[in-house]
Amino acid sequence: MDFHQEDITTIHDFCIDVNKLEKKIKQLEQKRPACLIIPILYEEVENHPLQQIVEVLNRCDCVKQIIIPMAADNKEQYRKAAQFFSHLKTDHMLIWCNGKRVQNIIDEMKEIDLDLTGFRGKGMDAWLALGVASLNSYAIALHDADIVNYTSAIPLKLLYPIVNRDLNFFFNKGYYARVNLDKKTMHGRVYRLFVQPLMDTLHRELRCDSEILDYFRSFRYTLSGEFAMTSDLALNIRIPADWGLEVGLLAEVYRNATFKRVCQTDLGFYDHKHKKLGKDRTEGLCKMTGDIFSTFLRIITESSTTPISPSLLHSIQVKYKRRGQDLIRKYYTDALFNGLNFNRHEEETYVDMFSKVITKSGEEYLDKTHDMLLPEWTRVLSAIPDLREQICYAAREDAREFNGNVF
Ligand SMILES: O=C(O)[C@H](O)COP(=O)(O)O
Repeated sequence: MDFHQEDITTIHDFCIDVNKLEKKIKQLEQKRPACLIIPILYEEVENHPLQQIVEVLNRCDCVKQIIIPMAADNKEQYRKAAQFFSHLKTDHMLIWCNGKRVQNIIDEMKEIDLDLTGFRGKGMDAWLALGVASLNSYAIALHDADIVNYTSAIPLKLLYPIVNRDLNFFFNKGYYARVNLDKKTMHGRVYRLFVQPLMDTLHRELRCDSEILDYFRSFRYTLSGEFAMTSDLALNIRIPADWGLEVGLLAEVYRNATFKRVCQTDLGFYDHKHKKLGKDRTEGLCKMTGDIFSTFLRIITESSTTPISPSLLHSIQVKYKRRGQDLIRKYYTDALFNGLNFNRHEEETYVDMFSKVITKSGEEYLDKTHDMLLPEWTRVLSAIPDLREQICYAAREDAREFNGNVF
């Protein structure tokens, strides 16, 4: 525990009273309504974490609406998910993002040169939901569906600094210790073993050439998928559609909001479902690290004068590896002191693998800088002013046709 402050404001949990947060958010519901987005994959329906999330949200009256953008393969899956969410008491909307109705809308956008047909996955689903959420809310929070130790403190702590007029932040990002106290394990493998050593390396490599790296380094958990922002900000940012979502989103916030209006909040301990490492750039955590690396390269290209070259990539790879190994020694010390299980060899294996991903993903970037960024909603709305209403209509019609419901 400390009270250290970074370039952005850090809200520590010394003795936060979540009941007080809930009361205040409720009080401001008319003037500053809040919405919660939970992107899900069909597979997550009926898994224990999502069941617990629904139970907790049924006991917490903190948001006016919950939007669940979902990827499902067929109408049986859609129906099962809709039935599952019928237990959710708060007003909610399930958006079948890869269903026929929503896909038809996306296909039609192509005709006016807004081609989003190549975008799939969490980034795209979150983008759709952010647009819909902005219709009726002042503040929007988003979190994952696989959180195993979920409590109402998560949405409340995310929304409070945005909704409360005395604080008035535009963007709030959660941070936590990814430590499972029951199992005595330390997770957050991509953050600890890839993002942190990579940011340290880039910072040294580019020296003062990129201010944005100082900003990135002031976030205590760059990769947390838990954040909240104003609707206005949500409409004005471009987010990546791949695993670069969290990093790319921070870069967009940097461009659109001053440091004074950006904060991070302590969410305590956090655990979720863990992905496998994967055997190469195309799978598991390796795919995640590759996407994150190319997002960082794009951000450097946009914000510094340093050209991305094979020699720079080589130097980043070598220095990253050394920095990763140094950090493992620090994590080991922390783990030993706290009596956590810690497999030092396995951690070294991750760093070896991630350093290979740097080479592969760097080559891909030099070969073809593909733009995985979704457009700003404001731009899209200037071309199709009722796009958000069209998506709501599609969601309602899916509910009516496949589940006999009207949202
Ligand atoms: O935040 C991370 O580092 C990645 O999401 C992987 O997390 P995990 O090691 O906790 O599974």
